[in-house]
Amino acid sequence: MTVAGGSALNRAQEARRHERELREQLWAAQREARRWEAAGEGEQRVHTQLLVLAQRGWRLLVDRRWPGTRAANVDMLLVGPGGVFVIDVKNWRSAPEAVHGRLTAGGRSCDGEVRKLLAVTHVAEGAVAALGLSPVAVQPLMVFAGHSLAESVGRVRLLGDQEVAPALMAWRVRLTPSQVKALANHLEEVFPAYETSSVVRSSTPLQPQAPGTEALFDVTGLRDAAMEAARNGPIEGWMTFLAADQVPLVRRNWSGPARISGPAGTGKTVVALHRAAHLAQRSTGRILYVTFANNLPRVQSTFLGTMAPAVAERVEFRSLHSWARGFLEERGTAHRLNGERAETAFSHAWMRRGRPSVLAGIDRSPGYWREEIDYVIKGRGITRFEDYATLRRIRRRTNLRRAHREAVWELYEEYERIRTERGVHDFNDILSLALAECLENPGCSPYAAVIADEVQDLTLVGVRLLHALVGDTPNGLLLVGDGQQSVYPGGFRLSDAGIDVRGDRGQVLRTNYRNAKEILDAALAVVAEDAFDDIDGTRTAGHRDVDLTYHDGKVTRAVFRTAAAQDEALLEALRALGPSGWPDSAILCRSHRETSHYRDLLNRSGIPLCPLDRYDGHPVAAVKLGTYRRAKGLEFKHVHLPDHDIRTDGSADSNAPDADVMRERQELWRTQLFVAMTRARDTLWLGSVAADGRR
Ligand SMILES: Nc1ncnc2c1ncn2[C@@H]1O[C@H](COP(=O)(O)OP(=O)(O)OP(=O)(O)O)[C@@H](O)[C@H]1O
Repeated sequence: MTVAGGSALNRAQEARRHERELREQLWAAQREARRWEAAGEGEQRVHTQLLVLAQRGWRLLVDRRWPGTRAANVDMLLVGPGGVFVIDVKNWRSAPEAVHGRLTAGGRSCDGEVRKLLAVTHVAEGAVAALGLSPVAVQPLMVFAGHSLAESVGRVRLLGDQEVAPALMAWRVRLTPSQVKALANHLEEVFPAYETSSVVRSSTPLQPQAPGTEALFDVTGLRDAAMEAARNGPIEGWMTFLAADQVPLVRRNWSGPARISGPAGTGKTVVALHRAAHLAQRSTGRILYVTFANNLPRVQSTFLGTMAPAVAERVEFRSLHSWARGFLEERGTAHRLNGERAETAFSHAWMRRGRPSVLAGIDRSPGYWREEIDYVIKGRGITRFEDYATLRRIRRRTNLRRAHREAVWELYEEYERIRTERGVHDFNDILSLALAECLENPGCSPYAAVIADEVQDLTLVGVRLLHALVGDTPNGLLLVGDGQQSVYPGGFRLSDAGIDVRGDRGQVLRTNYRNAKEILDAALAVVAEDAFDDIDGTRTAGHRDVDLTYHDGKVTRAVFRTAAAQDEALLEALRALGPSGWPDSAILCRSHRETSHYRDLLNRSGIPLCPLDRYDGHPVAAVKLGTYRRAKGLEFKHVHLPDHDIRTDGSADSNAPDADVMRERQELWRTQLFVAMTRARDTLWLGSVAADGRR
């Protein structure tokens, strides 16, 4: 049955539904319009603040299109002395807050907003990387119109509209005016103008504001900030710009552990530091940066703090042993490290088992055998004679037959027995305990990534420990180093640690950015005949081809009749440099005894000195003084190596060891000299004293 008027009713219902839909669309459109109007107003206000900077050499690009997307935009890109800033302007009614490293407003999580800004920052980093700018110089900023705050969420800086300009003015100076211009021009092309911008698009100043308007900039704050910026002064170029071979390594995605090698001075540490900052920027986890030496972490931490302050606190710089001790203590694993008592335990073991054995026929002094236990047996985590009996002893020149190996093993077991009886651990034990702890509780590492610098100085157990912390996760483990600079005996291969860095994950740097040609030639001549086994298993000739970046340099060689004459000439050379040259100068010695001598000499002469043990990377108005080993990883404009040819290899010893031990010591001796010589950028002073005039 058909009801009269039924079709009219249907039509009316249809019309009502349509009306409801239209009304909803209208409300949505009105909401959207209000949101855009409000956003526009906020942007205008922040823009006005930032225009003050435009008159001081900053370039402001407003409302740009994000390449590769159709609708997304970048509110502002700002390029200035402080670097490149990717700015997202927010006009929120609720006050933004940074709570436990997350952005919230009115109790609502705003993680999505942070993620979007980080994504566009990543695009900007890629764009400026083409010009050699390190990612550390690209900073995401979220600016809140109508709110006052100065906080951080991870790498994103959160600032109120009144805080933003003073903060930018106070930012550490990184770029020169011409660099600012070049980068801004480039970004203008990469991020094209966005068609429907609601704010002023050019960097032409707006009409002056009447006094008292909310957009008026706090001039006193600006002046103070400008003075602060001037006090900070420019920092070294390499902290911001990277060479063409360095940028891709800093930003690369590796699917597992990776290794960067290359001869001395090729920028391995520079890349590693920038990569640490880059990884910290991209994750919320901690980054562990490890070396063998105790003094280097302090210096490197200062460098990172200068170049990437926003993430510096998430990069932990530690020497491997101090980190391992802290780790064991944190885990409640007891250890009783006592180097001196362990040394005494070894002396007793040597007297009982070593000296009366066949080992004395090769080398009568216990040092060589202590190294055998430290580096070859315990350093490689060997606990069974069968493994030691057939082991290829990398960088050990003596050919130990079975009887010798049995004697070494007896010595090792005696040492372990006495050490355990006395209840003490040595340095190797600390690493083994930490490794065992790590393997027992896998997956509890607090680190997003681990970087080991000067990895050739670590033992196999040390490298296994670092690997255990992050496993084979993408971008997890980075090993940086150069086998030619191994200043400790023994060695290992990465494959022994189960670490595979084949193909793309093994990268080599080849351009030396540090040494003048004369200096590098002189240093390479020392090790020219010493082919070496690198940790990736490749055998490499001592004289390597290295590309040089040109700069002037000088090598001075001087032979003196007496030690006193050498001392006088050294002081003369330092006086010639004058106080302005001292902060960039170093005296390096082979032994602590020699170091003490030069400390007294400088103290008597009134020339200020800073022991390398106390150097922390901040400029200091003094000549640096330390051993060759302490100078690892560092550099100085002027390096002085008195007595550089004094033999400490036992050749002058009446109990001279056999020829193979001698050969090994001499190689190590040359490597150490090579490392010391390659610390010099511009001048290298090589002193020596005729044999009959020595102290
Ligand atoms: N991008 C760069 N721009 C300018 N200088 C650079 C750059 N990269 C490296 N350098 C210079 O070269 C020096 C050597 O770099 P770095 O210390 O990283 O080399 P390395 O390979 O780790 O050296 P080594 O193995 O001898 O310790 C730096 O201290 C710096 O002076």
